[in-house]
Amino acid sequence: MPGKIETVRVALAERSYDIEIGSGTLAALPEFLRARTDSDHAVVITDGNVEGLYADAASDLLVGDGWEVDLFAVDPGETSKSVEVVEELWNVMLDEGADRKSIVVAIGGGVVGDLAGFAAASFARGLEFFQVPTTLLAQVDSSVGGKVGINLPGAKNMVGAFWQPRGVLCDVDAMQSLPDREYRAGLAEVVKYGVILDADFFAYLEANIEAINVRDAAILTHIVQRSCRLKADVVEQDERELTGLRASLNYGHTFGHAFEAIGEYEELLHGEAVAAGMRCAMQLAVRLGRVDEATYARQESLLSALNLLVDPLEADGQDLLRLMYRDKKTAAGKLRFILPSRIGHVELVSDVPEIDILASLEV
Ligand SMILES: NC(=O)c1ccc[n+]([C@@H]2O[C@H](COP(=O)([O-])OP(=O)(O)OC[C@H]3O[C@@H](n4cnc5c(N)ncnc54)[C@H](O)[C@@H]3O)[C@@H](O)[C@H]2O)c1
Ligand SMILES: O=C(O)C(=O)C[C@@H](O)[C@H](O)[C@H](O)COP(=O)(O)O
Ligand SMILES: [Zn+2]
Repeated sequence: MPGKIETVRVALAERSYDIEIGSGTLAALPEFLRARTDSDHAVVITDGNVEGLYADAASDLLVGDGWEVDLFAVDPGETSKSVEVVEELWNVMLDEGADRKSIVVAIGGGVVGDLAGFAAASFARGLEFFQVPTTLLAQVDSSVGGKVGINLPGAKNMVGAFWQPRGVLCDVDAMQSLPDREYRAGLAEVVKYGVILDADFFAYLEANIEAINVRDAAILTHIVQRSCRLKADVVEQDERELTGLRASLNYGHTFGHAFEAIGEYEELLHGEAVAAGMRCAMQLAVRLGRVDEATYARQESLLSALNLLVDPLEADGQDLLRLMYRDKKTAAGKLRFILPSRIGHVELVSDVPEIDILASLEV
């Protein structure tokens, strides 16, 4: 039986939607969709790991509810966020007769969500899209806010769109089957919210390490709910990252995306790269005199308690810098960094000397 369901509303005028979060919610997928669309054709996109764990059963539920369902599983992992795989999806959707009345349902982690969302945004100029995130990272971050897209070999998330889902259904029970490394990678984005927006949430994480490490369902429901609320508040005010507010969600990502790209998307998971990137960004803030050593130490200590003290990838500094210049926050050819001034508060900073950026790779 589902436990308490938390609902987070993302208020974006005609693009508004609910995120429903709880234990056992997946069983209610047909009702969740029915309440939000008139469609009866679902293109379910998943990956080879999630297919047998959750997507097959979810598709059976939909078929039982009278839906026509076409299910496609891509290879698991970041390398599926590519032009080749999205082209494959477009062709499969065409062959299966998807049209503007069809919906796309992403069941999986952030890779599936970003990829399926981009297929939904672009096929026939846009299909209704739903997210059923099954990783912690996807439940707290990637399924919310409408950034969808794919990578280019030299630049992360470089081709994409803003395409909001019509609804997001999070079942925290899915965390139980997640490999340890993937679970911890998701926690990196959770720590990010504490650092950038909410000192109380940061303290809550510090106080609940044990329960987090054993994946307690009630704690997870709260963590997912609070993370989604914090992200939704930002997205509601700056949906398309125009004012600089949404850029705060990119804390640690200028370094992190460079680590991912230099490792050809195979060395570090996104969340691991973000953890390493947050360490570098905090270090940079210390070097620039924007934050004190104690704050650096506090972030290090929480990351350590969550087994997330990830080191930056060993690579030539100039190569990393070149990759950082492809960051989407770059303005007028200049890098911009999200840097903390205290726990719970960050600023968008330009004119950072390259020498300090390079020195910050030593954490
Ligand atoms: N759009 C956004 O706003 C946004 C935000 C953050 C991250 N992202 C993107 O998200 C991606 C990372 O997402 P991710 O960390 O979820 O990775 P992922 O999608 O690769 O999933 C991680 C692994 O876990 C497996 N898996 C998924 N759910 C499972 C479950 N319940 N049990 C067992 N195995 C399961 C997957 O098959 C995969 O092997 C990156 O591409 C990143 O750029 C996007
Ligand atoms: O939603 C956002 O905005 C974020 O920045 C969230 C990030 O965690 C996420 O990794 C996002 O995909 C990065 O966006 P990008 O624009 O830097 O590619
Ligand atoms: Zn991220």
